[in-house]
Amino acid sequence: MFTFSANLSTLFTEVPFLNRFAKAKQAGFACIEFQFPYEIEPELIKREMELHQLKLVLFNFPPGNWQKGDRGISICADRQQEFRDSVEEAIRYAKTLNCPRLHCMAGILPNGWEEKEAWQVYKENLRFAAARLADHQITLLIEPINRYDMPGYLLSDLKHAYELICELDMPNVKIQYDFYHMQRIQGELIASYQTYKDAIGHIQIADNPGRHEPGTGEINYPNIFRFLKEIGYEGYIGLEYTPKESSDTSFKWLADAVDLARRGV
Ligand SMILES: O=C(O)C(=O)[C@H](O)CO
Ligand SMILES: [Mg+2]
Repeated sequence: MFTFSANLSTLFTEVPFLNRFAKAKQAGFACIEFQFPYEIEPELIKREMELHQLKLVLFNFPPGNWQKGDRGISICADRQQEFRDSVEEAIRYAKTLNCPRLHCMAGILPNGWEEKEAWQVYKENLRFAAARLADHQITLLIEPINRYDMPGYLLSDLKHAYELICELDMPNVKIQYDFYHMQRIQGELIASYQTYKDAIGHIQIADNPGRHEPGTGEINYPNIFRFLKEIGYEGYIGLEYTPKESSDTSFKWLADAVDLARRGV
């Protein structure tokens, strides 16, 4: 049976980051994930995790300068040392926080840059990162992201992600399958999940439009949870959504989902 993890970068944003751990615990979660923890020293995060007995399942590499428009730097030929330093920084956090998965964002292809060269650099950087993460038994994740939200993002195709993983041929590189992005990129959610399921290492969810909680949009999540239960998915499902009204009122769908999965219908 799968486990839901609360994404503390998108949930409980009513309170400061370090206060979100208590909120997640109160809402009944045992597992959490977040995007970028780097403004806070890992020891402070660890203290909150221990205090509330929370397990961390995922976070991201540093993405470069987000305010200036970076959405990952792993495709940038002129920033390879910065990328390597970012891998070490992510490992420092992951070791302190005992986190087994890290997501490496690709990046936005700058105007005028050769796409072919960017893929080459991306591949080289992923190879480096996967080897470093393997030293610590950490899985490296890559996630296709839709170009409506992130115009120019290099990795926006599931098949490309899969081909890249096959080419790298390193057992600790997997796909982060975000149902929200996959809906916006191509649809065919269940069929494409089924096709690539052996290469998938983490799931995230949100509904479309709006990227709010399941039940607010067009994605049939009860059906998806039923499917994941049927195929025996035993990993995590990250709730990477922005609550439509408030975090506390955004979990109504969750009781039904858990009940559905338990009943096995
Ligand atoms: O945007 C997403 O879906 C992600 O999972 C990344 O972590 C980027 O924030
Ligand atoms: Mg995601």
